[in-house]
Amino acid sequence: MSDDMLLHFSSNSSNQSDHSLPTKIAKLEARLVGKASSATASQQPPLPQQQQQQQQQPPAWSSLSSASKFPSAEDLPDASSSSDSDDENGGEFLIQANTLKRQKVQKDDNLPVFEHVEAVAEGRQKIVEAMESKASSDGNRRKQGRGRGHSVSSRGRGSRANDQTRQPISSSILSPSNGQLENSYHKDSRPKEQFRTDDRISVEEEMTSLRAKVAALEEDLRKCRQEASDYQNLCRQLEKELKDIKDYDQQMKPKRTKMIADLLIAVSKAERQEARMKVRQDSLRLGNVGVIRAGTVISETWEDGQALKDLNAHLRQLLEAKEAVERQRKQLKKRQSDKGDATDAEPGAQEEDILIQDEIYKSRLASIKREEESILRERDRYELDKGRLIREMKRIRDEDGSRFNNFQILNNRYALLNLLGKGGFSEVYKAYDLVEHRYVACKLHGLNAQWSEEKKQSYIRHAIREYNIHKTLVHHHIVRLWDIFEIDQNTFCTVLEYCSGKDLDAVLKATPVLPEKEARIIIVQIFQGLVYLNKKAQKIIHYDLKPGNVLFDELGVAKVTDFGLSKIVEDDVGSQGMELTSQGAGTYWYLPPECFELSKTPLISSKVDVWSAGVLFYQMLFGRRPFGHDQTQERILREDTIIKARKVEFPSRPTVSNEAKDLIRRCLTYNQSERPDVLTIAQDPYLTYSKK
Ligand SMILES: Nc1ncnc2c1ncn2[C@@H]1O[C@H](COP(=O)(O)OP(=O)(O)OP(=O)(O)O)[C@@H](O)[C@H]1O
Repeated sequence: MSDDMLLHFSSNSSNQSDHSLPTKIAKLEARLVGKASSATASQQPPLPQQQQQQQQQPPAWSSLSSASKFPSAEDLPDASSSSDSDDENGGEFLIQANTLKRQKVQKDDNLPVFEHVEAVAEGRQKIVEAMESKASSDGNRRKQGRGRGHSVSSRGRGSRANDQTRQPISSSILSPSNGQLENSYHKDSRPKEQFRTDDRISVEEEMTSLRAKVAALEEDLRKCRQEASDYQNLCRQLEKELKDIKDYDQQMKPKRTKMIADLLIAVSKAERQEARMKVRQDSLRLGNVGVIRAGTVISETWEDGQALKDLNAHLRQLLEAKEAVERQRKQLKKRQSDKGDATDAEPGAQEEDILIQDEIYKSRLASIKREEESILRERDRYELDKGRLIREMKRIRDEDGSRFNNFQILNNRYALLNLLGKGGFSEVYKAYDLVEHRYVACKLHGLNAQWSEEKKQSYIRHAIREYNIHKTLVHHHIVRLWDIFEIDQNTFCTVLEYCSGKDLDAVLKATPVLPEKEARIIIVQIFQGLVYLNKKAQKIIHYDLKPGNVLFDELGVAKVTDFGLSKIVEDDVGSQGMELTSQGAGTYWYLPPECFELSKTPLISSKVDVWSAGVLFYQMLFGRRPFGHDQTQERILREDTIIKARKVEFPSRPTVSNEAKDLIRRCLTYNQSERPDVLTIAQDPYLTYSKK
């Protein structure tokens, strides 16, 4: 590892000449194999074999990447042959210097040995003196450099400084171009020694620094390894902790689920108690269900509460007061006419008295009328409260009689809470999904045990069909269907999105007339749901749009539900629509005339839903249905009420915009072929909110 790092370091250290290195290498290699530039070659005498061998030795740069990273001082090439000057000439010079050195050696061979030694010693002495003073100033400079935070060993600056120091000397001694080389070499070989010393010092310094760096890096590496191992340990520890937590979580899951269920049950029990207490309190004020017996027949009857009795007593009092005032007024009028016949002394004064008295009676009558109106409004409110109380009483009674009222957890998942209501063949419970952690509505479909097996199977088929249609519907204005499962042989459950608001039926029972703005936004949402149903690959006719099938979530968003009667429009259906196979089903106030066609099997389309939506909108605006409002289902059928519903009439009050009336007229177009379908009517400007 440290070798690699050293390699990395040495290669970094020569970064300065990286860009010229390949060129240098190429040139050096060319020269080594005898392809030196002709100019240089022509100046060179042929090399003896020993020199050639020396030239074939690896060049200085190769030591940077060779296996031997720390050459010993003896191994180091001499200054002239190891020049690492950055420029190209330096590269050429490297070879030339070698060549020349060898020429000198050859020449020196001819001198007597002692002369040569003396000359060399003398020359050396001179150069050593010169170099000593230079080296000391260099050393100072280096120290200063170090003091400034520069790395001496760095091949970047440190080596460049060395090169700069070295180059003038070596080139002045060695350069063949100045013609002094031979002389200086002969005269004095001391500079060469000095160079060696100087280089050795520099290289040693560099090596010391490198060793220090290597040591520091190795220390860093050791620390990193230590840290890595610490992290690995920590990781293992955290993994173990995570596993423990997961195991614990798994262990605790049933306990936690039970705890949530217990809390929900406790809240629901409190809600049940509260609901019953409220019913008892309201009963005192609003009335109660009594039992009357007629022979063996026991039937229930409504007994009005104190509030209505008080209101009625108040009304009676007002009536009596009104009658009394009117009597007095009659007498006054009689006196007035009697006085008119008599000849009195002050007729003007008496006449004024009578007029004032009459004004007093009139004012009293007006105030009695106002009070009467207020009491009548209170009586209407009473009727609404009474209706709500009766529904709540029924709900409580259904809840008490339900076999699912003891907070079961169905399918290991749905904690049943309180009963929301009961339909024809189903009970709907508010429930909590212990897996998804959200409230849901569980619709429990009970098959009547008395039914034949065939009827049961037909009911189940019907429910599965409804489920298959409903489960594919994902839209903001359609109640989601989440799940279906069997509870026992005679019961199964569908799980629906829970809508905590009232349904539209309850809303209209509490406030039969809605302001047009509110009614409009509700019908717009219903149409958005219908448009979705008609843009699917397989269009769907809801067929049972009525106030009870429009629910509101906690934010007041309207959602269409109950796809029990819905029809999938087959691809091959003609423009007139598909055959209605379930004639007689549905709620007659909301169905169009074609559904009552008896002479032939009716063809139906999304226009059925357009009609129903028109009836709904009318009812929200005017507080009553447009056709057969006061009639029972049976009477509507018997009297052909809807078949005769050719034209819609609007009451004079409340005031409703012409745009709203036009939309209703379009929806309630008698002739099916002229009535717009869902996608067409949805383009009506009244149903869009975008600014034009
Ligand atoms: N998803 C739901 N969220 C909240 N309440 C619901 C949900 N579905 C139904 N309910 C309520 O449960 C009650 C019974 O619903 P259900 O659909 O069974 O009754 P219905 O429509 O009156 O009967 P039927 O289906 O026989 O026509 C209603 O008061 C309804 O508002």
